[in-house]
Amino acid sequence: MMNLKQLVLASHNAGKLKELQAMLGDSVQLRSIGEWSKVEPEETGLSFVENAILKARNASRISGLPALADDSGLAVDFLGGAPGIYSARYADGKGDAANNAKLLDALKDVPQAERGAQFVCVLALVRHADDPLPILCEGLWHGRILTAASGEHGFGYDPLFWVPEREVSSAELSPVDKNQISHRARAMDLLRQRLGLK
Ligand SMILES: O=c1nc[nH]c2c1ncn2[C@H]1C[C@H](O)[C@@H](COP(=O)(O)OP(=O)(O)OP(=O)(O)O)O1
Ligand SMILES: [Mg+2]
Repeated sequence: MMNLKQLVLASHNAGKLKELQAMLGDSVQLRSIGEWSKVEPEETGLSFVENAILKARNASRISGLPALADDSGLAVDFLGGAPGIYSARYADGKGDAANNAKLLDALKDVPQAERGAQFVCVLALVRHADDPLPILCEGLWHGRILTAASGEHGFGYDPLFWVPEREVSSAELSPVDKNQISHRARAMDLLRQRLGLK
């Protein structure tokens, strides 16, 4: 088994780091790849899995350590699964607020019943840069796209994501609550099982 006390998170997203570290607890310290490099690899894959592996390999190559990557996004039913793997780039790299505005606009006048969506998270763990057998775990979270932003917690599309089981937006959930039920929480649950951490 690899030394998990030194695990690099192949992400430049501070929201992911916070959530994943909280889920892992004190036994594993996640260090952001940002400590080594500010350059983000181009996400050229056609799937969450490919992009997660690509990011994990890149971070492991740069750091020389085992690396965990999270590739995630929002798949909206009415948009045929878009923005999906392109969620972070939906508004051409202008950031979360622009992404959310573009999504609201794309769903303008779309009725409640047709606003279904799911958050997707794929976690990839490589022991070294050329690892031939990355560990892959996925999680989905079903909800609906709101007609206006609500809530201050979380990041990304959280203010637009209605969580039916709690009747709030995911940005209205406390971090502790989001980390128990989110797509990322489900994927991390599987990863912890695979690693024998639970
Ligand atoms: O829990 C979430 N709550 C709200 N929004 C979320 C969540 N999880 C993913 N998302 C959105 C953010 C971003 O628009 C895209 C991920 O894109 P993705 O490329 O995986 O991450 P990123 O570029 O932000 O950081 P990095 O690639 O360095 O890990 O999906
Ligand atoms: Mg990205």
